[in-house]
Amino acid sequence: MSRELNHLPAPAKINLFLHITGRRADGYHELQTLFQFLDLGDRLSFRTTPKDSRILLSPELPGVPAEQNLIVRAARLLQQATGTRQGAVIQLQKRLPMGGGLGGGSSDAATTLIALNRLWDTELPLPELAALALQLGADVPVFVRGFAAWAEGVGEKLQPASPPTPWYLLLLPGCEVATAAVFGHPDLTRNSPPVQWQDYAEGRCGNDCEALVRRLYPEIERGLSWLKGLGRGAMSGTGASLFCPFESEEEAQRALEQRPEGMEGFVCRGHNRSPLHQHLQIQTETL
Ligand SMILES: C[C@](O)(CO)[C@H](O)COP(=O)(O)OP(=O)(O)OC[C@H]1O[C@@H](n2ccc(N)nc2=O)[C@H](O)[C@@H]1O
Ligand SMILES: Nc1ncnc2c1ncn2[C@@H]1O[C@H](COP(=O)(O)OP(=O)(O)OP(=O)(O)O)[C@@H](O)[C@H]1O
Repeated sequence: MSRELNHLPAPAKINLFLHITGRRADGYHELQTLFQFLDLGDRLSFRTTPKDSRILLSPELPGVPAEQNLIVRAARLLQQATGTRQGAVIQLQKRLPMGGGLGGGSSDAATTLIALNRLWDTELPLPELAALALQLGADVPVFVRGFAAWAEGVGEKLQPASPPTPWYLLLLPGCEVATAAVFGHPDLTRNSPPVQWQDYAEGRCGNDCEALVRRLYPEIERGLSWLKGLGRGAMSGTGASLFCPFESEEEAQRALEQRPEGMEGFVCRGHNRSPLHQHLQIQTETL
């Protein structure tokens, strides 16, 4: 019999700081970062097809053929790993900008792994799902585990963390920044000394991609200098999305109304437990 899960959240993440501490032999970078979720994201609906193993996704994303979409790749990976012959019809409501440093594609993939693992009764435990997730991208495991985390390695070594959960103004300067291009740039800072939680708590951590991305993208420079005039404005991931914490929703809302011309913005709240895990009442590690 066909089973369904509808309107599941695929939340955004932000990197509260991002340091690059080295480069591995395979070209990937060793990071230290602090991930937090936002109550803003895509939505996904799933219906299983017990007698048809195809994975059908609609609508397709412009410029991303279905077989390259992380949702379809996540579903196929779970089929391969478990040997299930079931398929699924998946609907995507895309809200997060692509290439926005908010991990939208990664979060879609994680929601797919969690939803289909439940609907197909394949019952892989979360740590095993997180190991599969890493094959899809460095940011996917944190969305599977579902807790705000201090991350190391390429982002897969996760320690639960409880940073403050302020309101944020999220500012989107409107340009897409290719993660691979930033990580491949010769001028990127790649040798930050390792830091501890205390360094973050005392304000000594930033985003190592920031100087380079501000230089390459004038719109990001414009948005970030405006945000830094308001408070602790920062950049998420390799760019494209900017954020600034506020003590109240009203303050964030006032800032939103005065945002630089031509830029989109949202007021949202930081969460240390993923809205997906809250919605499905999935037990995450105790904080
Ligand atoms: C910058 C972050 O968003 C921080 O959360 C992530 O580390 C990026 O994670 P992601 O988008 O899932 O990245 P992936 O899809 O795995 O990698 C995209 C490209 O970025 C580069 N890359 C990514 C992650 C990493 N730790 N080192 C890298 O050098 C690689 O060239 C890779 O081909
Ligand atoms: N379901 C999906 N949603 C968005 N992008 C996808 C998806 N599947 C594949 N992609 C590809 O992944 C690229 C990066 O998209 P994504 O929205 O995850 O970027 P991001 O927010 O910068 O992620 P990160 O912060 O993890 O680097 C897109 O440009 C697109 O080509």
